Amino acid sequence: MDRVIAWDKTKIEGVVVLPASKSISNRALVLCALAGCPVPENLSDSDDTRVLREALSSSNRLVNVGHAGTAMRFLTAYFALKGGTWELTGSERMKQRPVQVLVDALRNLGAKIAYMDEEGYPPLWITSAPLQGGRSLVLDASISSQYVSALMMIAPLLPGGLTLDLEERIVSAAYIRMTASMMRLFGVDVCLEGGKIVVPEKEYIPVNLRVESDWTAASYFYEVLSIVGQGEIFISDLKKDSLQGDALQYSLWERLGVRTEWRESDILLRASGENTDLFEADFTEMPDLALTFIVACCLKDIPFRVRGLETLHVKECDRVAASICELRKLGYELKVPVHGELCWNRERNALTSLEIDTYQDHRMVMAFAPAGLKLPGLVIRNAGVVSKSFPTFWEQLGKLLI
Ligand SMILES: O=C(O)C1=C[C@@H](OP(=O)(O)O)[C@@H](O)[C@H](O)C1
Ligand SMILES: C=C(OP(=O)(O)O)C(=O)O
Repeated sequence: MDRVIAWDKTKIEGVVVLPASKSISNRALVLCALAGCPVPENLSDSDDTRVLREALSSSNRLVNVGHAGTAMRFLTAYFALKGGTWELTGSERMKQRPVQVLVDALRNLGAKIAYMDEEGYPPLWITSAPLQGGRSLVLDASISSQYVSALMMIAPLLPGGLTLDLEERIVSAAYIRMTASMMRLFGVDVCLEGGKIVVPEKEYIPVNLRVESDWTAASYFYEVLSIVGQGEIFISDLKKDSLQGDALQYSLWERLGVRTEWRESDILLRASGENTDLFEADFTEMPDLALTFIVACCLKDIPFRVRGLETLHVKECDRVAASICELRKLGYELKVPVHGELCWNRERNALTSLEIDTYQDHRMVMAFAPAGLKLPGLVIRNAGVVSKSFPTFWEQLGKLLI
């Protein structure tokens, strides 16, 4: 399904309801399964959460997680701990997303995991073997924090717990902190100090949890207001005091013309008209927001230099290559000054196409959709893939455009 965006006004006003956080939902599902408690309230209705929920109660040994990275990584550790025989697979793209660091760590603990196709990548064949704890593992933390979170969540159930020493550049650390905070809610006192994580042996305690709204999903409405430059958007049920690292995005948007007013449990975004001359930011802690800011800067004609994009190559698509290619269609020439960075110095060429390919990537769809407010007639290809994290994205965006 393609979507054509048509809008010819100058000011945006409206109310948005966000989905529940998929990152919190997926941690909560694993922790509830390990604690033996019912699924939490306000669970995300995203594909990624649905596949994980089904897999956790599956009696079928073939489990296909589709495009869900967290489900793939969390289940690898969960099935290794649980025992039994499992074939864990995913979409074609999932088979190109690395898991070696996690598989090596679990094998070190005694797990029996075999690659069914290419070494280092799903699909995986997991068979029963007792896991040993009381160890200290050194882990390369430069590819994905999901390996670390996956190991942390099973760690209290290993005899003697587990210590992890994170090596190399630590990426997406905010998600590691989210895992630690949620484990603490479930009664396990995780110690995080620099690159060292100590998880004691401990039974999880059952908890009644309500999942927060998704701060990453909020970014697309900040982007809408930033690009339009006039109006206000009310977002219900979103708090500053959040488990999600992406909550900190509000301060970056202040440089792109959007101010956040905090209400008790909602927020109001107001266009401020105050824009920076050059946008610079490091997305190592908030990788999922990079595309949103890159598209916003181009459409606002604000030059930028952004860092911390190394892991974007192994997301649902290669988001660096994809954004360069699709923004070039719209006439924006982006450059890669060094690996992990992208910049735009306002170099423009003629627009060659209004059709945006989205590479089966929900964030490509949602980050490019707001561009249609400046470029009427913009076509977003394969727009339905938003269901990975935000099934009602088009409905919520549509409410702002009438
Ligand atoms: O743990 C999580 O919930 C996530 C961690 C991040 O992945 P990486 O750690 O692979 O960067 C993020 O991009 C992903 O959307 C969700
Ligand atoms: C990278 C993402 O998800 P995952 O790694 O869980 O597939 C994302 O939602 O942008």
